[in-house]
Amino acid sequence: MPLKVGLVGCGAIGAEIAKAIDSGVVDAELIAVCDHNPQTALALIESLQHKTKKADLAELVRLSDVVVEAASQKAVPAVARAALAAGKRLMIMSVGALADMDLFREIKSLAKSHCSQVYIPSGAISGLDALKSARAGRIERVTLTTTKNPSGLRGAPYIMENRIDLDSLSGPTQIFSGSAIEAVRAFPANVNVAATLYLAAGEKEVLVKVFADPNIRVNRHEIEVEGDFGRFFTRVENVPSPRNPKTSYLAALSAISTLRSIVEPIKIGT
Ligand SMILES: NC(=O)C1=CN([C@@H]2O[C@H](COP(=O)(O)OP(=O)(O)OC[C@H]3O[C@@H](n4cnc5c(N)ncnc54)[C@H](O)[C@@H]3O)[C@@H](O)[C@H]2O)C=CC1
Ligand SMILES: O=C([O-])CC(=O)C(=O)O
Repeated sequence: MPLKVGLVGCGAIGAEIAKAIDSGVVDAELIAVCDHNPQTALALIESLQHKTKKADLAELVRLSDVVVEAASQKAVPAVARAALAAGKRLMIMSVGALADMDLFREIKSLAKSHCSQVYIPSGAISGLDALKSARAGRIERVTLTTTKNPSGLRGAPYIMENRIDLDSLSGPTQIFSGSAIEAVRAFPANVNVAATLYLAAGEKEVLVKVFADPNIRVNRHEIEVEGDFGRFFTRVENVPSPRNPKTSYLAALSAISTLRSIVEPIKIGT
């Protein structure tokens, strides 16, 4: 029996996951989809060879083995509670929601008490393998420096609240510096990866810097970690999703890869 996947959120990431299942890249069945916007869900279903159904959250959870959240930080509490209380496995893309430590602990406890599991893909960054290994020893410092084109940052709460004029920039400009928790609130659709780093490092504070650069065409994430193991530095220059410039294509690929790892008998890497 193939793994039954229910998809919440049919945007840039959701559509790539659906396409990967539809084309057999992931050996699973897309059992149902839902989206705030019914037209978005219907358009996705229409684009697939193997038709699936549009469902509400309750029905989607009932039909699924794994519920994939690819919607928004705001969607996470309801999706996580519904999926885990029903004993279903859960993948979370809007990881920034888990910077709310009360919610994180609730999700962890629900997963444990219902013998379920929560998957948090690497998303748009590299280096989580080494960070997880480093965590077995002492980690001294974690820094994330994210640079995006203004088109990928527009509309973020931090930009609006501070009335930052992105159009006036002529070169790379630091527009934010703060903790992971502050960063995911300030840029909920840009630096979910900060929360992923924070959790992978064992709730170790992450210094997050966000740059806007009108001349950059990639979403760049640079990570520096120092600890007992030594030091590592990674840089990913991500192709932005054509559908959503805030989101990197690699984030969708990481969700697809995580789904594959659930069904593959051999697991590679930490
Ligand atoms: N972990 C990571 O590395 C990354 C995480 N993300 C996050 O993943 C999520 C999905 O990203 P994208 O596909 O690029 O976003 P998107 O904006 O292209 O698509 C999201 C879709 O979810 C729908 N939606 C929003 N709230 C919903 C709800 N409560 N219930 C049902 N549907 C809902 C929207 O109508 C939209 O169609 C976002 O929260 C984004 O910030 C994005 C990139 C990287
Ligand atoms: O896709 C990216 O470059 C990262 C991103 O938006 C996020 O972590 O929210």
